[in-house]
Amino acid sequence: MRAMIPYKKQHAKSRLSPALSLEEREHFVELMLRDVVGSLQVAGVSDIDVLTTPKNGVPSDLDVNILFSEHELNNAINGYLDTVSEPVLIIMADMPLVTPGHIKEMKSIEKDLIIVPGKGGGTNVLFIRNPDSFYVKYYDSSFLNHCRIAEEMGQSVHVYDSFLLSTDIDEPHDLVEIMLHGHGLSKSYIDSKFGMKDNGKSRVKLSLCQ
Ligand SMILES: Nc1nc2c(ncn2[C@@H]2O[C@H](COP(=O)(O)OP(=O)(O)OP(=O)(O)O)[C@@H](O)[C@H]2O)c(=O)[nH]1
Ligand SMILES: C[C@H](OP(=O)(O)O)C(=O)O
Repeated sequence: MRAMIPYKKQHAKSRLSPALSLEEREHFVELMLRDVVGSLQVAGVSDIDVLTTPKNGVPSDLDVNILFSEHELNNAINGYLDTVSEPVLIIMADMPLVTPGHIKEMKSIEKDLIIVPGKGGGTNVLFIRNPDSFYVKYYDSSFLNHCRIAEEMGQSVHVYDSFLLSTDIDEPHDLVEIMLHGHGLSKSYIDSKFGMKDNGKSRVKLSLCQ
């Protein structure tokens, strides 16, 4: 199997702008990418493709194949799938809570397609055993899109139910989950910027470190 990570750094993560400046967000997405690549490598995945554009500056010390496409996300990924003939795990770069154990467990599930839903209808990971019999349709309720496409294409599906993997880092409150459950570079960075505010009976909230 191989893995593919779509990656945008320039102007990334606009939804985090209430918490992080543009410069901070662009630095942070690189740290999240490094954590995702690290977990894949520890799980034994050595063929890792990062699908991006030349301006996004994938760090040259990462042991990955850098592929370029100027198309928007869905067209870029579907173009990529046309070139792949082995099982491929598509994992988003904003998934720093992924562990090597998750990757190994997904690999062991004997279905044509493994879908990890993201909160609010997104798709955080797709493990596609037959890339010539599937295409992607991200955004909106992409989880439902991917279930429907699998049915259309006659692919068996396993929905991988995981709190950590359903937590992609989109909005400021997601940063608390990194502080609670994260590891690696993303956690060190977020811990250096924020604290956790106890909120009485409700859950912990992000607070700015002074
Ligand atoms: N190759 C490629 N990857 C993309 C593109 N847009 C987003 N990505 C990647 O797709 C995944 C999901 O991205 P989003 O959560 O939509 O990230 P974003 O566009 O930076 O975030 P917002 O600005 O907050 O919507 C992440 O791995 C991004 O790095 C794109 O145009 N091309
Ligand atoms: C790409 C998109 O990511 P989100 O905007 O939900 O993080 C999706 O999962 O369909």
